[in-house]
Amino acid sequence: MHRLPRRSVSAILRHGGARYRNSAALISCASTHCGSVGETDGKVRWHSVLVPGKCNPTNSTTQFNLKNGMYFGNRYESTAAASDAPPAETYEYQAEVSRLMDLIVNSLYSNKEVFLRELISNASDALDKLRFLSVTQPELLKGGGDLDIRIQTDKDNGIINIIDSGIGMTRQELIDCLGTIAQSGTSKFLKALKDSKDAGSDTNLIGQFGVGFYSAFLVADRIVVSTKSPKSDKQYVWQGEVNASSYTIQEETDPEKLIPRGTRITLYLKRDDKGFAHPERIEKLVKNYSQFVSFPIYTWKEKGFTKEVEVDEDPAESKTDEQDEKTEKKKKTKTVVEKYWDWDLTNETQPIWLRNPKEVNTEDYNEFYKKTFNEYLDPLASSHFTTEGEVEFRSILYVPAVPPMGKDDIVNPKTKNIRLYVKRVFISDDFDGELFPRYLSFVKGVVDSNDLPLNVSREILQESRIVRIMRKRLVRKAFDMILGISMSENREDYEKFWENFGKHLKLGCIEDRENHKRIAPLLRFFSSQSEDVMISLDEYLENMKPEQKDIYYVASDSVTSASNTPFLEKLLEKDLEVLYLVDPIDEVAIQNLKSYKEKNFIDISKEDLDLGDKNEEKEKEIKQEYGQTCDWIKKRLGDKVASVQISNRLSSSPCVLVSGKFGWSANMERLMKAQTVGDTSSLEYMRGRRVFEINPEHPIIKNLNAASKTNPDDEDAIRAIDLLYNTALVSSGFTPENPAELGGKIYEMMSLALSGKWSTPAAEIQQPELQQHNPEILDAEVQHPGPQHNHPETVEAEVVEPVEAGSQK
Ligand SMILES: Nc1ncnc2c1ncn2[C@@H]1O[C@H](COP(=O)(O)OP(=O)(O)OP(=O)(O)O)[C@@H](O)[C@H]1O
Repeated sequence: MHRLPRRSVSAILRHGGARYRNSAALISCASTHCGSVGETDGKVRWHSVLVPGKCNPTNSTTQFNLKNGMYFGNRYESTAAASDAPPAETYEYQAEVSRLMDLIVNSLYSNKEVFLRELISNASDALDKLRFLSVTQPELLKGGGDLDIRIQTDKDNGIINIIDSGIGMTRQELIDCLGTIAQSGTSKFLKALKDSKDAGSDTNLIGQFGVGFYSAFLVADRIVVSTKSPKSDKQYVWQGEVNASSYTIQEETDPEKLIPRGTRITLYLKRDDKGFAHPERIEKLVKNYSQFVSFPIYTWKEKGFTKEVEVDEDPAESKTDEQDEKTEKKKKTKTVVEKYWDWDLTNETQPIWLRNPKEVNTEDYNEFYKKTFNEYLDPLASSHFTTEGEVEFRSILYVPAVPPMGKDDIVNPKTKNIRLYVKRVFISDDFDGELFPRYLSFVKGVVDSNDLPLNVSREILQESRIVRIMRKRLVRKAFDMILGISMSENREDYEKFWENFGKHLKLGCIEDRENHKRIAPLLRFFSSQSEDVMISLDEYLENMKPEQKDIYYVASDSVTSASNTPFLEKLLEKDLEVLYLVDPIDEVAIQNLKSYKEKNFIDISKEDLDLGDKNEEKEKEIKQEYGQTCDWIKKRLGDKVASVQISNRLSSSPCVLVSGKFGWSANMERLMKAQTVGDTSSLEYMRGRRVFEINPEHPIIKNLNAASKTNPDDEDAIRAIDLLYNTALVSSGFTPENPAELGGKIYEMMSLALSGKWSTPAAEIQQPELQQHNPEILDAEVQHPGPQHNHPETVEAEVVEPVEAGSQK
């Protein structure tokens, strides 16, 4: 039996509004074939069933129902058959679309039900667009009825109608939107799909890359889209079939099928998927997937109400008049359930951000996040707040659990992560840093303002004082939310956050001076006392020595190289903690911060390091002893170094090359070199001065000191200075200017040492005392006391012999 749904007249008037005003056919249908109009529960209802054989789906009665999106039973009949209707035109899909449909149907079938979410989301977007345009063109809303989404099903025939009263599509838009896909979207989708090994995440890709509509082919073997845009006088019908390479478009000319505005999508379900056309299933899916769509979603549903009906009295049980009077009421009626079909509001239409935060639980927030932003993981944190006073707005912000897939560019402010509403009207999600600085562009959320004009344009956004205030508050709230994660008992949460978005915050140190105080406590670094777990600056401060004035750091390319740098030696000896800046952006970020809680950041690889242990008397003494040697070395090294000085930061290395106070560190120089293309001459200028620091306690330096006094022109001593300089370059993190020359010098020294070794019994050159200092260096001073200090061989042996000594063991 072909069953025409009965509907409530009040519902028609209430929900249908202008859309149903010309509903004469319905009334005629209902009154002629389908029953009568009755009054129950104070409501007027159609309450009888379709008369079999009379309500023919092809007669005018059902055409009315088509018009209202209530067509059941038969396949959509093209109006091309009508004599004066323009014929359907056939179009080929863009090659990518065919490929994509093939992929969707054949690979993304693990969770078919997402098709409904995608179509509802498109309907909601179409309504959003209409509502937005109607702010400046109110005539667009005329005669089109309420802004809502309606879903009807015919379970017997496996048909689903999704009807919206949104912006609709013109003929050209049908071709552009449902026959092609933006290149970038497709290629990104295909790439992501290829990369995605995890079958579970496949379905989520559908929504992320704008292929939503085609997901309907997961369940339908035929789709008909009938649509009317206010931009066009005509209504068009798009028809496509699964696995076909073409689709058709024709003009709708049958007056019975015309709609005032919007889109009706009819899915003819595949044989195995007809179960989706059960109203209960649709209701469940809407509740599950589209709970937070901000337009009402009605589903067409069978309902029931109870009523008392009279029952015929059994004459055998006749009673006395007195008895009759007492029990009259009970005997004459009974309760029956009257069934009828009606639209049922299936989703929660009050936007979640307008609700009282006390009444919304974490699950609701997470669900809203996942549905709104097409995410499949819960967010790391959320914040729901209202600001009052100068500017009023409501907002829910989220910190995602993962960075966006396939987006490596951390500084791209165009993320569509913030959805701006004005008085509940969706305005835009296309911002360029107006609401959030680009370093916080990973934060997602909705913002609903009552103070902005509905027709707010980009120019207004950029210049508005209200927006500036909103931005300030949003940024502050975002930081509170991140701080909340950092204070969570579960340290892993923040570690996850830091791994994903730490770079963004460091960028904030560079770009947002105003918020340094908020960003700094959120930073994390490895340190000389915590090489496996990152620490905060507050943890560093807690660990500072009482006499320590500054926060020490060294920049390098890895924890291993940082922990082996000679700059650390004295600090480790003194048990002073040093932060390791191992991310390329770290050093610039810290330099921008300058200080934290009144403690300055000090780069331990730069000149004038003050460890708070100055002994002027001793320094004077050492300067006197080594002053001449410093001058001698400077003379040899010439412009390569700005000066040669006595070091206070070394204990086991003989020397180190430190950067000038205002110049680049070795790490920065390396990074800048890597980024410079072509002429590098400006780098020479930018890198600033370097200071060669010597360790007066070290045997090599002691020997050189002796050489400088007795035989400053000695060739081998001079060669030793060159070699020291080059090895200091390497150990201090710089790149030697001529690596081949350095290699040559080392080989030369090795061969000299080896020849020395064969002439000296190995046992004699073992010097345990020196090995304590630096097991790799043997002090020739002890082996060859007295004048041999000055002998070039002494110097050579000091540098090279350790190799041999080690191998002798
Ligand atoms: N109900 C509708 N009303 C008006 N236009 C629609 C409707 N459904 C789809 N469209 C148009 O078709 C386009 C393609 O839709 P599709 O779902 O494939 O991708 P999308 O909506 O752009 O991306 P995403 O699914 O990721 O949101 C939409 O952008 C929209 O312009």
